[in-house]
Amino acid sequence: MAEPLGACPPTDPPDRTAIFDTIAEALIRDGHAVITDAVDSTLTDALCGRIETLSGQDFSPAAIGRAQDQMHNNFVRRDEIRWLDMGDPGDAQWLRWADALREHLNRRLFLGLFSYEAHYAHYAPGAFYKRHVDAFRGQANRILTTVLYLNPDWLPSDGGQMLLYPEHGHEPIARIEPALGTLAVFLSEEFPHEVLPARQDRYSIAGWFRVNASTADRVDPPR
Ligand SMILES: O=C(O)CCC(=O)C(=O)O
Ligand SMILES: [Fe+2]
Repeated sequence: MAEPLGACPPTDPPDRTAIFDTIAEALIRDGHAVITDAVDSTLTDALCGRIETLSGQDFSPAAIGRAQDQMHNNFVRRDEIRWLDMGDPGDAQWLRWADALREHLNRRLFLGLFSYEAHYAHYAPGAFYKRHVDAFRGQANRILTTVLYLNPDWLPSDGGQMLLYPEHGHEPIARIEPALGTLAVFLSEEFPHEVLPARQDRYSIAGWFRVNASTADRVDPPR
């Protein structure tokens, strides 16, 4: 069941272009970026408000795998999700922000990012997501992962950190607190990651930029 979030405290409005540049530079340098206060409080307020209007029934248990290969595996992940939809004004604000980032990264890095799909995720106390990668090499689908965290007043003792690993290593290269307004962006194929068990209700929006993998006889499904 999704618990209400409470009010989100205001954060300073950052300059969006400067944030996009910081993300682009970190991606070139490291393949990943972690930005605290990546979005202004108007946007986090809208997204937190949207989550408050969603009830437990609006979320579904998350699956692993894609399309017809999807399955539920309680040992791998225990979050519940809801896909964002352009038809909702709150969801649309985040989808537009992500689209502006997509255009910026395409201009600066020539990534050819074509589309973006995103879901809210709720990790109830005790929920986790074991080490995984979001895309497999050669399948040309998910290129860049984004995770925006929506938890006011999150404490390290609340758990729920995201650990980012090097492709073949077991020592984390980043440990990310899921605090309100923090955004993680990383190359989907290259960085295994996991979500440690949360001790409070933990909310986020996970999203993926994709290239267009459609061919004449196969339309690339959006998720
Ligand atoms: O919420 C996070 O920190 C990461 C979520 C994740 O890895 C995923 O949904 O694939
Ligand atoms: Fe992931």
